Amino acid sequence: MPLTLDDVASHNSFKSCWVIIKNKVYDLTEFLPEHPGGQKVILQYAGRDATHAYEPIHPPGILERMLPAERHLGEITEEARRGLNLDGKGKKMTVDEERVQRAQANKLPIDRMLNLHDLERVARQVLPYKALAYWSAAADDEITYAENSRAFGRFFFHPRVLRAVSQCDPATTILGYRTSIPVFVSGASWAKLGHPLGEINITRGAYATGIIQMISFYASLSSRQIADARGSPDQTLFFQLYKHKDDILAAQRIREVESQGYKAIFLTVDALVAGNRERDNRALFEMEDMERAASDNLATKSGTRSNAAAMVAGGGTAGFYLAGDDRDMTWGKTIPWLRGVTNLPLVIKGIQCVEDAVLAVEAGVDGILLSNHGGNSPPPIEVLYKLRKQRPDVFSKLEVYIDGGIRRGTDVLKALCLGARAVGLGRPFLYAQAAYGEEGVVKTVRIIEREVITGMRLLGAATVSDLVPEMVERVDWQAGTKL
Ligand code: HEM
Ligand SMILES: Cc1cc2nc3c(=O)[nH]c(=O)nc-3n(C[C@H](O)[C@H](O)[C@H](O)COP(=O)(O)O)c2cc1C
Repeated sequence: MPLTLDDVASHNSFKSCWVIIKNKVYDLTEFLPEHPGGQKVILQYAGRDATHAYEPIHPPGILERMLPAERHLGEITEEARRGLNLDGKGKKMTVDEERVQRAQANKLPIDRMLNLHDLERVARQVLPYKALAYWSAAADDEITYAENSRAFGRFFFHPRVLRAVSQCDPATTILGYRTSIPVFVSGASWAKLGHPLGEINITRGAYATGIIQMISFYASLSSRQIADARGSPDQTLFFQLYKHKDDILAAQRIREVESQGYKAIFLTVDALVAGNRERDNRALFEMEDMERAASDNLATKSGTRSNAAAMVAGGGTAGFYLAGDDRDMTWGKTIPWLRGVTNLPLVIKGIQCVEDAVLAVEAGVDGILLSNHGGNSPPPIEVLYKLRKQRPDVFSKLEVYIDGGIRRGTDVLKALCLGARAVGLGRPFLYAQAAYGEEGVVKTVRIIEREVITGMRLLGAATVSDLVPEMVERVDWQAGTKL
């Protein structure tokens, strides 16, 4: 017999915890301690609908696989469906959903997008409030986030002239795999928050333009679904790994992606705990405020703790998803262990100083990605510069990449002149697919490609191997500021 909302509502604690996901009711009481994301996050939805929290971050099929059949309690009534309104009929939209719908209807056509900032501007308009807060947030006062991009303004070119550049080829290889431009997608989680196809938009766009996609460990689609979306079995995908504290689980995951055709492991080492991302946390309160204002119910019920408060106390979106990670990884233990598990090339993602770059060489990895996770520590371009100055030998021993704040072809070229093999872009691909789906991803690559080729010609470089350190100078002042 179908269940009513009242039937579900009384099971609202750890003693008996039912939730509704896509009109079906599940008894999660015994599953709570086993949930990889922890109990707290589920308990916030105990006794009510969890579809919006569950859907974008769980690959399909896991309920069937992980929850015994007797815990699948059945459908909700027609009336309950109307009340929740997941099928859209007669549902009262939230203030934010109405705004998104208007923004989607009025967004500029894609051919008006001239640079990556234009694409980001559209994404900021069409994204749900919470998704934008999660994607755009950075640590504390977000100083390093802003500085990631600004830092490129301290590097100036010394172009060479009278060189033949009518044939200009920006193609290169990363770990031996061809890419049409020296740019790859840096894995960033939960693309479906911004578009129903999520990461698949990026996979298809990367195929159409010949670049390589690294997928996030916390992609909103399974690694199998993303692998299946490749344009051909030869399309190169890399896998970003958060190593689980349980070695057996971690090894299983690596072998799984290896068998799915992923060509390299990028081990992330700079996010053992979630940074303090206040923009993301504040968004939860702000959304509650918006709804209260719209419903003329401005008073918060005294004595009740809002859902937002519970979520923030749990560490916000990022806080939940790092719960199972190995916080005791070391050079001596983890890298040899990984080498024992897989023959895939190994790249360390999240190197933030010269000393660790040198340790990575000693550990014998295939590459390092200088990264501050999009905004937590010194700008990666500055780390790259120091590495070039202090330990130029490193560049001949492994491949060096950077990501963080790269938004222009000239940023790419500055990094390449200093010795980077290629650069990663994180947010720009999330934003582009949220704004225009696969087409947005293709547009992003085409814009960067045009800017890279223009820059190469003006620098006197016909191929990426013509880009050398002497073509870049670092100054102590910032472009656009008075001396
Ligand atoms: C109220 C419902 C739920 C919410 C709000 C929720 C939330 C979350 C969050 C925030 C994470 C990320 C944390 C992490 O992976 O460490 C997560 C992960 C996960 N959850 Fe849930 N969850 C819910 C229900 C479920 C259910 C019913 C299942 C399966 C029966 C499930 C299976 C998983 C799995 C397998 C992961 C790890 C995903 C991965 O490794 O990619 N969750 N969940
Ligand atoms: C919303 C968001 C989610 C991210 N998720 C992951 C992740 O799951 N794993 C990871 O290694 N890095 C993650 N990153 C970091 C990116 O891989 C990359 O280092 C960063 O986005 C580069 O900076 P950019 O966004 O300025 O290009 C994430 C970044 C953002 C903004």
